[in-house]
Amino acid sequence: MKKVGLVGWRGMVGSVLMNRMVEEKDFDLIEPVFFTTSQTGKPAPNFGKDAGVLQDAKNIDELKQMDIIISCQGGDYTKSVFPALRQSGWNGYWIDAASTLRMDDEALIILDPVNKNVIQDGLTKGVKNFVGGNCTVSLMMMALGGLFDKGLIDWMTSMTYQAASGGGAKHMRELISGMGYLRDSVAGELADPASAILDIDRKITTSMNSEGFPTDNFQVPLAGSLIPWIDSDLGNGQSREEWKGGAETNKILGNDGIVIPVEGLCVRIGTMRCHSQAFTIKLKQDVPMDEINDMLAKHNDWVKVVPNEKEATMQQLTPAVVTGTLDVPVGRLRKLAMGGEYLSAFSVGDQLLWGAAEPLRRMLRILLED
Ligand SMILES: NC(=O)C1=CN([C@@H]2O[C@H](COP(=O)(O)OP(=O)(O)OC[C@H]3O[C@@H](n4cnc5c(N)ncnc54)[C@H](OP(=O)(O)O)[C@@H]3O)[C@@H](O)[C@H]2O)C=CC1
Ligand SMILES: N[C@@H](CC(=O)OP(=O)(O)O)C(=O)O
Repeated sequence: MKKVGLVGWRGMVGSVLMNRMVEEKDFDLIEPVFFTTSQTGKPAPNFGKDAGVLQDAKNIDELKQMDIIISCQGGDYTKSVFPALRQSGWNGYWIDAASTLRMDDEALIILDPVNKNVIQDGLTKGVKNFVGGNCTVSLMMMALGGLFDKGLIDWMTSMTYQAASGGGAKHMRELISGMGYLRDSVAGELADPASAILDIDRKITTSMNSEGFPTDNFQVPLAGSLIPWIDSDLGNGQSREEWKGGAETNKILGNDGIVIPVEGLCVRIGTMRCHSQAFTIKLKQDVPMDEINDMLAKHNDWVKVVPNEKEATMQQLTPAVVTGTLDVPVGRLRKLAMGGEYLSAFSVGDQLLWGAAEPLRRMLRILLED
């Protein structure tokens, strides 16, 4: 049985990964070794298998014993440990949720329902480093895989509506605290049906911009507002999150450089853990809608084509219904007024599942089956 080191297992992404590994009985197939940066020597968690005590995640000699390491610990950890581990001569498989190594020539971005061929080719060539993609990119490709697969996309834009979870657990707490703060500031008026809505609105705006409103993590209010910038400023008008759209999509497909331009605007909104995206897609040719629906629906087991009708859209294409599931619904599909080659689409997906944990778990299974 392969020795699999698990780093970051108790964080938010790591916990989602552990849940999925239990659901899919992955622990039956491995000898798990749990690592920590803060609790060395304490009892390891038991996910149906005794794993002794927690090991020091900074100890290269301990890490070197592993056949495979999965890290959900974050980019700083990868930066500090991964180079030293490889320099020590370790030749095992490294599977990582952090973005640090994504564009590295010696790493592949993993999303096997979309790029199993690139992964298999990489394994044959001896690639050992496998990194999960950015959440919006992975969810976009799960939704539109059928069009990528058929080589139909000339270029596309993705306008995102990204959940608080993308920032981490503290950001999710801050969103809820902000919601509560706003509600509490007008509790009296809400209880009185005769109160004037513009008075409520004025009080809400004052509360949102007051000193007491929680903004430690997002820096500015999110509840009742939105933030049209995610990740760092690249200095050319583009955010790093937006840059990932083009760079990662093409790398996932195994393209050399930006063969398919993917552009857009990334926006943080007040949802918990589902990212949504509105797409404008320029097709290479005018393909009939029924063929497009068919290609999308048949691409993978998780994408669900939602009819472009009001009731179906409201029932099936929202974070409220998708959260906590592996489903990736795609809807609002129609040709735009610009012409038959211009397609609109809208998709929703859980950014902690397909956006983070699930591609790592599936990569582990590919390695175990190899
Ligand atoms: N959040 C997201 O949407 C995505 C995140 N990622 C990547 O995954 C990395 C980890 O993200 P995320 O899971 O959100 O990070 P978390 O902050 O939830 O967890 C990271 C680590 O913090 C330590 N920790 C300290 N206190 C606690 C506590 N009270 N509960 C749980 N863990 C605690 C744990 O390490 P220890 O046990 O060693 O103390 C844990 O492994 C990110 O840095 C990013 O690189 C990738 C895709 C999406
Ligand atoms: N940046 C994403 C979350 C994330 O962790 O992305 P990446 O894995 O590319 O750093 C968001 O804020 O929604």
